[in-house]
Amino acid sequence: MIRLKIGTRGSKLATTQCGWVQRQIVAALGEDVARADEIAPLVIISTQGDRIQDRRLIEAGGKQLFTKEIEDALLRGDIDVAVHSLKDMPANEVEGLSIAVFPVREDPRDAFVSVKYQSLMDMPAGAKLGTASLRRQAQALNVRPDIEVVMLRGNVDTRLKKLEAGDCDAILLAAAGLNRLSLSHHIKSYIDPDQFASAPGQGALAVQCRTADIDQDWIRKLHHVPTHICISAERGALEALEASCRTAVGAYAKLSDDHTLTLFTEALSADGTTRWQRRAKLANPTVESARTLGLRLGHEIRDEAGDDFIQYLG
Ligand SMILES: NCc1[nH]cc(CCC(=O)O)c1CC(=O)O
Repeated sequence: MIRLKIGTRGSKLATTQCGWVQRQIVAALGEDVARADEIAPLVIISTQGDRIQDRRLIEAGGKQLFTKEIEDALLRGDIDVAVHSLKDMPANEVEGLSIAVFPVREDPRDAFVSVKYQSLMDMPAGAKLGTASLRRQAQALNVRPDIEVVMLRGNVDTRLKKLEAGDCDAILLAAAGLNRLSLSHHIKSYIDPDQFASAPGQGALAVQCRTADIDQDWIRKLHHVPTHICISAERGALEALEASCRTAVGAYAKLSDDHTLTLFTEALSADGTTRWQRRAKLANPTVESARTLGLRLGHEIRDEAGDDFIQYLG
């Protein structure tokens, strides 16, 4: 009865968003969604990134730490489909595998979560903001150099527990993750992505399969072209900036009703004092022209930042 096996990381967020994709795949296959676990079972795969707690090792290992074991399982045929948070995927693609589907994107913004405060600007001097993201650290320090940024790792639940235990006064999290976990009541306010670009691909999922299997009906049904265009622009910038876990790089694209793409991308020094930004619009974009725009803006930032870029971000 099994039609395909879906691989995912084991965190609550990963299995929740994979379950969302699973139900859509089963419906697109014309099968009964109530029997989703029989027709398209989830296979939990532990990645190195899930096991390593040391930030230095994560930085050294790069982003494929969260995807490699899952991609290997796909190549071996142990699973047929993999669901990833696009934000956690490296810019370069793996030989033999393709991203088959970009489902419709969740909220791409960062959310401000705190027990005591309403927003970053509401925090008193010296208050502690918990994050493990260099981009969030740099953006917060850019407007609030007087707050203290403390390292806060772990999955969404762990970070909320640490906040409630008083390890810090506020945290920044992807709104998408909180929404998917039905935890959006914790959100006090949102960071405006037109002012502080969110992570490339934030809020978007990538459904990956073997390149040989890409021509299937359910794939065509789930694919969301406007999402694909926006994330192509963002990931073009990411690619040009050679961003990694060690870099403070943001890229945010949106598509208006009249089909104009707006892209905002930025890189920051870790302390938030230096900031390179580019903005551009493109009428009637395609996936390819959106990517080209992202690459161009990313290269412009690299050229402008010059040696500083290497020093801060290389
Ligand atoms: N790096 C962890 C990660 N990967 C994807 C999400 C959230 C969901 C998304 O961006 O799609 C998160 C948590 C966070 O940044 O708060």
